[in-house]
Amino acid sequence: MPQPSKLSLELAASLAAAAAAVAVFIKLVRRRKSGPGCPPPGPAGFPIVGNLFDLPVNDPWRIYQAWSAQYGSDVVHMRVFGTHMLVINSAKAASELLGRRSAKYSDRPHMPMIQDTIGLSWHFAFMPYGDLWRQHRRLFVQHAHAFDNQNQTKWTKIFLQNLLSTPDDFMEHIQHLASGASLEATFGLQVQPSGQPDPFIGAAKLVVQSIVEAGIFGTYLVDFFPWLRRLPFFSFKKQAAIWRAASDVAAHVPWDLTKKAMESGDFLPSAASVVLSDNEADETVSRQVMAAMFANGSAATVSAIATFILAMVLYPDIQRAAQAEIDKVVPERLPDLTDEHNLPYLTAIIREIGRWNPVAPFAFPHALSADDSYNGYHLKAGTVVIPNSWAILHDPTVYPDPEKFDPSRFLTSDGRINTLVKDPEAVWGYGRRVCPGRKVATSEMFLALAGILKVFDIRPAVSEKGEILLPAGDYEGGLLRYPKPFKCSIRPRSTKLAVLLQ
Ligand code: HEM
Repeated sequence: MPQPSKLSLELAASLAAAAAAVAVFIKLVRRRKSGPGCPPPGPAGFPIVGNLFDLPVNDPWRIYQAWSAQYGSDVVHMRVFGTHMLVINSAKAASELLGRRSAKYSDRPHMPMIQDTIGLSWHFAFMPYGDLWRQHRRLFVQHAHAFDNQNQTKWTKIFLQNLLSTPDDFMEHIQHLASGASLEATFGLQVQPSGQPDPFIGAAKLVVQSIVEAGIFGTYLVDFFPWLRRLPFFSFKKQAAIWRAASDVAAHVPWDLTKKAMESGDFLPSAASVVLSDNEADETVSRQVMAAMFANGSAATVSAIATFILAMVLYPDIQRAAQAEIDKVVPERLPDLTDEHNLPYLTAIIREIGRWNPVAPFAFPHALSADDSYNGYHLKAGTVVIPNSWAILHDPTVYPDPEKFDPSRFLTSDGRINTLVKDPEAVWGYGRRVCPGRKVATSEMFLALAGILKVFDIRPAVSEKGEILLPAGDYEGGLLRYPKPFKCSIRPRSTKLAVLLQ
């Protein structure tokens, strides 16, 4: 065997010494100061880029939750290219910071991709906290009652009829329900029948897709370096141009059509028609608020209803228990909103859907508008605040066995809503930014779920060979999550019940 030369031994020793020096250097520069007066703990970063390489790509909510255990703090801190980021991992910290101190935590970070490149700055969900946002939100709240009982009952029936005719297209029918109800309530306009191309649904889906993909702060480097968007060769511009066109359609076309219809005297009453009749209303603000109402009305409920169908495939006993409750309370007709308080099991299912697979695991990003401190840690004005709703809703000390879909966790042993178990309010976001469409969404979900359970059985799909095909239960998306496409069988429980849909 050849002996190593003196030169190669010296070279190996020098390389080992250099590697050790680099390791010591990295350890030194990555050491974080911690303790009172410092930012909360978190992973050590590198010079200049900070924690860029720590930003998790897959299921970041799980990783941030694990960091809390690792660093022994319910809030964790990162810094990326000088931008401070705070992740809130507990209900206690969320209630203290986003709730009690909401005057400081209701701002949104500047997100150049969403606000400037895609052009969604007209949408008050992305506006900085201030008078303009307040004006938009007030107008939304004043007119959200356009999603009234008549609107929601009508669209639920259309939805159930669509399910009866082409059950395999259930995802399209859910989108059609949400967008159809929303377009009519907001603008008095009608979508095409489910399954046919529709310009409004098309635009709403693209706007929602842009929010899904670009809504988590830091997904695009341009969030840290706004000047990047001025460079011609960045690939994100091509996709952003498609989203921007959809955002323009949503922000102008339905409003202009409603205006024209009103001028001709042939229009359906809607939130927009009421605002348009008010001579005092600011036209730009009104147009933008109506567009936000339509766009958001087309978004999160779609995911929640799809999650319900997924849960019913995976948990047949829960489906049967819910059907038994409905059959007992409403034997001969479709359930309506007056039945809600008599159907605690269904109420528990709605709560559990939001908790089990929250549509918005990080809510929307908030921003801190003035210096603050928490548990002795210093928090700098301008910090991007990420509420980890997923971690809050999967806290095993509040919701034991959190990965399991189990509506009975919200019930007493005699079947009533257990007021001692925390209502999973984190589903709806926080403080002054809490979802203003919560009531609309809850009643839309109640009607859709109750109607499905009354008329249909949801079962796993069966392959040509007779094998049962259980969905994996995977999700896709970013700021908003949707179940990945899955197959199932949706069939009427009986011909007698199908007649209820005529
Ligand atoms: C299951 C359905 C829904 C869920 C889970 C949901 C959840 C949320 C969440 C988590 C936020 C962010 C709150 C925060 O920043 O802390 C939000 C904001 C918002 N939601 Fe919803 N939402 C739903 C349905 C709706 C519907 C149907 C509408 C409209 C009709 C709507 C309109 C809005 C608007 C306009 C905002 C922005 C509020 C602001 O920034 O001031 N949402 N929603």
